[in-house]
Amino acid sequence: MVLAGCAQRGAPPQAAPGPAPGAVPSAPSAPDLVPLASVAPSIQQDMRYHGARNFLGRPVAGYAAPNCWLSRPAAQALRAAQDEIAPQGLRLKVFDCYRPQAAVDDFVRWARDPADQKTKRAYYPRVPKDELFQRGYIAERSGHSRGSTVDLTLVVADGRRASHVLQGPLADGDEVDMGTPFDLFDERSHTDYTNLSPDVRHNRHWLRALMERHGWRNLPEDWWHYTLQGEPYPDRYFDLPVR
Ligand SMILES: C[C@@H](N)C(=O)N[C@H](C)C(=O)O
Ligand SMILES: [Zn+2]
Repeated sequence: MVLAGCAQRGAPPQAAPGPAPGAVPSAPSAPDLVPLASVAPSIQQDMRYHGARNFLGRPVAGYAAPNCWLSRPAAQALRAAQDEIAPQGLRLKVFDCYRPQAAVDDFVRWARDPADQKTKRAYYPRVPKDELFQRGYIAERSGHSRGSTVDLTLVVADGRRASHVLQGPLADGDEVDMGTPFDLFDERSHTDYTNLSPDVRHNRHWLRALMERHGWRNLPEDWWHYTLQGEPYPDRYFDLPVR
């Protein structure tokens, strides 16, 4: 597993050998996660939990580097989506990928501290902090920790070409208008929320259709959150740091 030990960005994954027939059961093997940059270098990475531009307002535990790691099939499925949209003047941008359990535990500790409300206005203006988990905006057992879930949006590479498939302002280099920022924990971020402009609804549904064509399933509470169907580690929650 590439995240363990002396993993380097772009290093090939180290698949652990399977047990010999009749062998005594041993600890579960490490996951085969790969750096997205080695599979799909044109996908932008803005790894929010490595820095302070996130709902905790500080770096999150477990993110030692600002890198996206995913299971190999997830990285390849994302690459396929990127390859489809490149001729349309669009790029994917990921905000989070594999998330160690230590980071999830950091989210839980943060949510249990009512004194810390410094990011409320920007990230959860209408939801009490202690309800973010029960309302489905954050998970105590997150698909991200299984290595095949991503948070992402679309970025305009060429507004003229992008205008054939998307709607609203499409300035080169900008994120496509999805109606809310990433990680706004609010009803307005529900993918199918109806009280949004037709442009935003079109863009969200276009992103979802794109992702579904490449095997991803959206979380209805978060327009940006997608999990690969048929993910390779459906029952495992990993806790190796992001390097
Ligand atoms: C925290 C947010 N970006 C997210 O990923 N939420 C889902 C529900 C999760 O934590 O798995
Ligand atoms: Zn997510």
